[in-house]
Amino acid sequence: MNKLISVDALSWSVNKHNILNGISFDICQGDIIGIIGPNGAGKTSLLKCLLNQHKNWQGTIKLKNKALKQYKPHQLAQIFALVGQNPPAIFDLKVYDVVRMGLLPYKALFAHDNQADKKAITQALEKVGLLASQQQFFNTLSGGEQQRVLIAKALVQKAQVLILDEPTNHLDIFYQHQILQLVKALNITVIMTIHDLNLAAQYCSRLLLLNKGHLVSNASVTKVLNPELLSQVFALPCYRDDAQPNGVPRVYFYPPSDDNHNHAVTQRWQVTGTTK
Ligand SMILES: Nc1ncnc2c1ncn2[C@@H]1O[C@H](COP(=O)(O)OP(=O)(O)OP(=O)(O)O)[C@@H](O)[C@H]1O
Repeated sequence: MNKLISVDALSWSVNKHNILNGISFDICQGDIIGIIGPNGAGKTSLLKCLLNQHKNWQGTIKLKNKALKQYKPHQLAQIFALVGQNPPAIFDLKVYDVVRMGLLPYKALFAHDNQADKKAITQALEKVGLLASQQQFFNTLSGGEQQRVLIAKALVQKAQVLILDEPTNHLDIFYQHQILQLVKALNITVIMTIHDLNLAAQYCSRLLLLNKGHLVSNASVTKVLNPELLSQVFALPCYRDDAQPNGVPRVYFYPPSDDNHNHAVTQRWQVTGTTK
């Protein structure tokens, strides 16, 4: 498979506080990468470095064999599409107009749409099942529908890499699967942060496990969902069931006895400064 992104010894710190520490990994075209780990592990910070939104990171990030820092913002916008944690508050735009914003890396804001543009918008709306809602105001849609509109915008953007920060945030189980099925069916490279390890296992081709700013594991779902490793990282007893009908392992976490729990909470507090 073609190597699309190559990250070598990536570090990022704020006020001498190391947030990402010497992270290295490669992403190939077509990978669906799940970035997992506890709160504060550095998942979103890693995405922001990949998008070059943090400027002062150290190390090397190469995109298609060219240093990330050599890309101009509009060039990055033609490669990456970001669907953030919470859909933006867009009050006065209709669904069609939000999807149309995907054309902006290619044309001026008030330029007229040609037939090809209109077709691209219509096809993207069709793909996410929202063609009938194109004249509805974006802010009147449900959370799941808003996520689907933003994915349609990414399709119009002809993004080669779709970056999703907690795409299943606030969604019920039906929409969680619907969004991830949709993302998988796009057949493009996907990098997402995700807290639900079992959803990640179902939809990702590879997982990156972060803890305290370190890349603890970068491997297949079966290898990364190692109960001993997960117990250490999440400070909770973890069990794994491999006898699932879909063949994907499932992990479970259980509350420990009070003493262990207090110890684990203290450990997380000491390391991250938070128990969130
Ligand atoms: N701009 C910033 N300035 C200072 N500290 C920051 C900044 N961005 C992130 N951090 C800190 O870096 C650490 C990692 O944050 P990040 O948001 O990357 O974690 P995360 O793994 O995405 O967490 P969560 O699961 O809670 O979303 C946290 O301690 C956070 O407070």
